[in-house]
Amino acid sequence: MNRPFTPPYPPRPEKPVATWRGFFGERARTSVYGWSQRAFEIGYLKRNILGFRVHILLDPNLIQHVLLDNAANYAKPDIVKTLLDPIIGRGLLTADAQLWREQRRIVAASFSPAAVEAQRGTFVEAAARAMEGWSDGQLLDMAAESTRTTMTIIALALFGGDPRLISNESMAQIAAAIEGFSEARMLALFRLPQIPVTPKGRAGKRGQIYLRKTLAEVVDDRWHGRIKGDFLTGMIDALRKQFSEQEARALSIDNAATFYLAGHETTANALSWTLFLLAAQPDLQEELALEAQAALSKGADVAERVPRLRLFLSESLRLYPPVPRFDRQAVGHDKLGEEEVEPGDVLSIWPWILHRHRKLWDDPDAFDIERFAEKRGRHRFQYLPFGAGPRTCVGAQFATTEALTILAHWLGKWRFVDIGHPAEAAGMVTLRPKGGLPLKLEARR
Ligand code: HEM
Repeated sequence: MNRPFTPPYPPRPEKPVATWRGFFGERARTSVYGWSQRAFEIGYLKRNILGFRVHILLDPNLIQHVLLDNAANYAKPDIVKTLLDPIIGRGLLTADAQLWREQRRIVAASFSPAAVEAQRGTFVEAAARAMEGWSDGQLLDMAAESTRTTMTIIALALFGGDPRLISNESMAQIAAAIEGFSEARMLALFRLPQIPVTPKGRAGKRGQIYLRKTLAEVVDDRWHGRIKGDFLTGMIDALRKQFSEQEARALSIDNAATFYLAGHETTANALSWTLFLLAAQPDLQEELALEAQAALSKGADVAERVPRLRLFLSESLRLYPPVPRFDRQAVGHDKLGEEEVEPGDVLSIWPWILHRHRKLWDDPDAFDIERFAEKRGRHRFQYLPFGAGPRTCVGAQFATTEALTILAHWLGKWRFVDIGHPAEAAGMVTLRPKGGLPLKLEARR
């Protein structure tokens, strides 16, 4: 039998890594660096970070308690709101309690299975548009291709194909805004005003301002009836019925930004990591290309006809969860096993660690396409690429169908060849391949 492929991962020192090291080097720029081996073996860790008491939950039962059983006691943390406020304000991702419930109710129908079904044509169109520019033997940054494609899809599916949201300028500004997060996080941790000092931080701020301005224009065109009939106009109408005009306009821009960003960056990263893993395992790639070709010859619902590719995607989301961590903050007192939780404490959930935990998975760092073939023996809260509980990702099914459709179309026509570029994880909020993902393309005949 062939040895399983184990992609390289950040170094894991034997001893716990001191908290202060989180402020320097790679650990300050990429959230998945600086974890000791121990973190992948125990169920719970407590840290005190500049006065923030952080409970790191690595046991699925504790996670279930926070995300589901006592979810009402756990809100989105203030520090996350401070970080994200300049971009997505109080939209669905960052709102809590009643404001969250009302917004979730408004968007729910747009992400129902039937609504996702209705978007299949959009997924196919965007996948095909990308391939129009490719040529045999070309070296291409597939991370950028993935981003352009998912950006096109979100613009077509939710914003009537608005060209302002599919431009290279938007792509560059979003990349800058995301790059600026590590500095913004430091400022928030030290409780300093969000005034960036480094060139990266300043470029990030400019990116945020550009995005907000563009999305305000996109909203205003719909607000004044100049553009009709897309997801955003539906959302604006629903918000206007529920809130004052001023509040409704602010929430419209917040949600336009939320869905534009949450709706494409994560899926782009999922595609990138999956393409990296396909290029690294050429035999498996050939098998999945045959499956894709057979599915494509049978009709439109290609995502339902690629079961092996679906397993591959699940395993890819395990090894490289595009959202490697997410957090909550306790509203009231609670108990987690033996541990007391006080109001204001932060509860940190790490798909990155959980998905590679020694106690939960066999050979956790190795890629194994068969791992998800059987559900038996897995805790519902040990695999969380889309979160879980009431705040689970509203776009999970959209993203899965989208990713499978794109991958099947691309794989059916092209072979993705590894050129030896090391795929290192980067990113503070989402997990991207550092420096992009250059691969060689070969046309399949
Ligand atoms: C592979 C792609 C995706 C991944 C890995 C992902 C991951 C996640 C995760 C982990 C959460 C929960 C965060 C938490 O509990 O704090 C979340 C929430 C959310 N996601 Fe996604 N997401 C993806 C695609 C999408 C898409 C395509 C959309 C929209 C079109 C979307 C919109 C949202 C929104 C609005 C929320 C907040 C939901 C709420 O709080 O009610 N996501 N996502």
